Amino acid sequence: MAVLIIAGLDTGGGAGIAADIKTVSALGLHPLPILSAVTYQNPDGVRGYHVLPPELIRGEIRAVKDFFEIEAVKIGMLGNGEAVRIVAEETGGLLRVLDPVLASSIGHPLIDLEGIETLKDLLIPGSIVTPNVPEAEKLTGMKVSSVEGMKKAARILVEEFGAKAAVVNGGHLDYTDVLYWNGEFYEFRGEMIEGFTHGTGCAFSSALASLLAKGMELPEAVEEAKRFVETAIRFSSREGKCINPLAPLEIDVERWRTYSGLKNEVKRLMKMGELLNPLVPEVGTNFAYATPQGEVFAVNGRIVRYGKTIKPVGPVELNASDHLKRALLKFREFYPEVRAVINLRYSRELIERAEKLGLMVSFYDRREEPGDVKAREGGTIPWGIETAIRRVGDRPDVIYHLGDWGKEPMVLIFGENPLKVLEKVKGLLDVPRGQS
Ligand SMILES: Cc1ncc(CO)c(N)n1
Repeated sequence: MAVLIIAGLDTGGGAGIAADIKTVSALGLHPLPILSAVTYQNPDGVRGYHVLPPELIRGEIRAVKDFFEIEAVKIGMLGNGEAVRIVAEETGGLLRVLDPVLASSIGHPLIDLEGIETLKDLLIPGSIVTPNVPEAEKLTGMKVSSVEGMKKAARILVEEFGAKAAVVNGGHLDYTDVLYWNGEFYEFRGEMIEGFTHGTGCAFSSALASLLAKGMELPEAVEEAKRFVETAIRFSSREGKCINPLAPLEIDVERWRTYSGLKNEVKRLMKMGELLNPLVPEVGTNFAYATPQGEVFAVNGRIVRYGKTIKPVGPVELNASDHLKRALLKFREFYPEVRAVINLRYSRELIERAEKLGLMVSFYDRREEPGDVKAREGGTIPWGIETAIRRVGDRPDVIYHLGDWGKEPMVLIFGENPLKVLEKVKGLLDVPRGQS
């Protein structure tokens, strides 16, 4: 699956076509890079730029259009009206995500005035546009200083300018993104994430184009693209005086796979809400998934009972479960292939059923814990996991403990990934035939 990328070169490597190529690749698609302009810049500022000759840009696009099947296009910096015109002509009929790059993240212009007018006339119509707040202001001529203002601008971009949808990125305001699509508004809340943000607009729009290329629907694709960029910022690495918003590709891919893999299985878990409800302990359930490098994602605020069903309190995030993280990391010292775990309320029937299903079950008893363990290393949980593994001398599927003063009895179900854990949970929940 291929995504066409039309963008400028950022010599600093953080934004522009480099960020786009990394993003599309990280999401598992094939990037087709079309260079529109060369900028000479570093994170301190843009020193200048040169737009490539229009016929060269046209030639680049035609060369790949004649060979590849293109599922979506991401359009970034174009620089002038001529380039905008060519790109509008050559991308008509394709699924187009347009990042209307007007200036660098610290405000240096990256397009001339005729270019801006041509964007409005020829390229915004029919595109999914992803301006940030300053870009939305410049395009619409209105002041944007709140989520309400972002909504107004998004609506103008669709209803007056003819965009297919508009996502106004709120990084400059309160980290909420606003989508206007098919007559409806959607809000995507985010939070301040420490890190460098040069190039995040580029990464967002190419992530959005990639996810749409994969067939995801619009509101969900915006949500996922936002989380992708948040992950990229969170794991950004330092390069010289700045921090690169896109961490090295291999690491990012694993983090992204882990994050989105867990998110998918949490969603599927919710479908079993009524069956699971009685198995959620007082302290809540959590579901954790570690990257191969040992960073552990889980549901922030845990999964709790909600009426007859269950719900996650917050989103999937890094380090959102201290208990499961400690259990999982200790387990992986013995069996590194095991990367996922869920905790459920203990019941004798659950354990009996696990044994009947042929799962390997072990346990630990806090009362066996030597007095010096707590002070030594990580406390009861790692000690308990190690004790349970040594007890059976094999790889357990299930480890339980009966608790003691103030600690609720708990069952931990382990597996290589969240899907395998969920399959074990399903086996445990299965109502015998004829009874339902
Ligand atoms: C080439 C290029 N595209 C986009 C941006 C926006 O950050 C930038 N700084 N440079």
